Amino acid sequence: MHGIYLVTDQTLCLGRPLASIVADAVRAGIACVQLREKTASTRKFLNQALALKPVLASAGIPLIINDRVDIALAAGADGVHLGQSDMPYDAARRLMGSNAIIGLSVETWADVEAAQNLDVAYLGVSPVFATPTKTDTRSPWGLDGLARIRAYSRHSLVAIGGLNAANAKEIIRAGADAVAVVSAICSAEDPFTAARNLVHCFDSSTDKET
Ligand SMILES: Cc1ncc(COP(=O)(O)OP(=O)(O)O)c(N)n1
Ligand SMILES: Cc1ncsc1CCOP(=O)(O)O
Ligand SMILES: [Mg+2]
Repeated sequence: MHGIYLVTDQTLCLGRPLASIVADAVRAGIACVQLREKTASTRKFLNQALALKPVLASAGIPLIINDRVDIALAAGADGVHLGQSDMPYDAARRLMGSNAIIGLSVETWADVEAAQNLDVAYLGVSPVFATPTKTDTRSPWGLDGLARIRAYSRHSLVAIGGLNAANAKEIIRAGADAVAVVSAICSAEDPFTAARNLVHCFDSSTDKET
């Protein structure tokens, strides 16, 4: 996983349709979309996934479903993002198959160590900074925690929590392979420009390293 990773939240889209925010972000060059619907009904969640799938597939961008393996399978999504209280990795892998993208949140050092034996596509370093978007979290990792995970883990790292164009560069410098955002795009006055700024930040930071 590499680039800007949009995690959606319909409730933070300021009344705008989720599909238009995702379309803007895709046009701006983001790398991945996670459909995260914590309050929607199963049917609404599935319909959102089915609506996004062809748009993302034609842009070559993977669709990841948060929490729900059943929705991921029903929608033909590319993968699922699992937290430490969600379906265990092994069960999700059996259901989703060997080609599915499975991401896993790490909230503690024990989670990071346990993930070393799992064939996950990436670790969601969660949260890097405290954020009002998700308050039921463990202590933030901070930049030092992110750097410590980078030094130890064999996995690709997706940083999440309180990230935006102002701090994306230091996040990448600390070792993130991808920068995941909710409010920085979903709640932006102009989601296209916000996403494009994040993509530019990411591209210019990674250019400097090569
Ligand atoms: C990329 C990414 N990283 C972490 C999370 C958080 O997942 P989880 O801990 O399961 O919390 P919820 O998102 O389900 O509230 C994530 N969604 N995406
Ligand atoms: C889903 C999630 N997981 C850890 S923090 C978070 C929310 C991040 O939201 P924001 O980018 O608005 O801080
Ligand atoms: Mg979860």
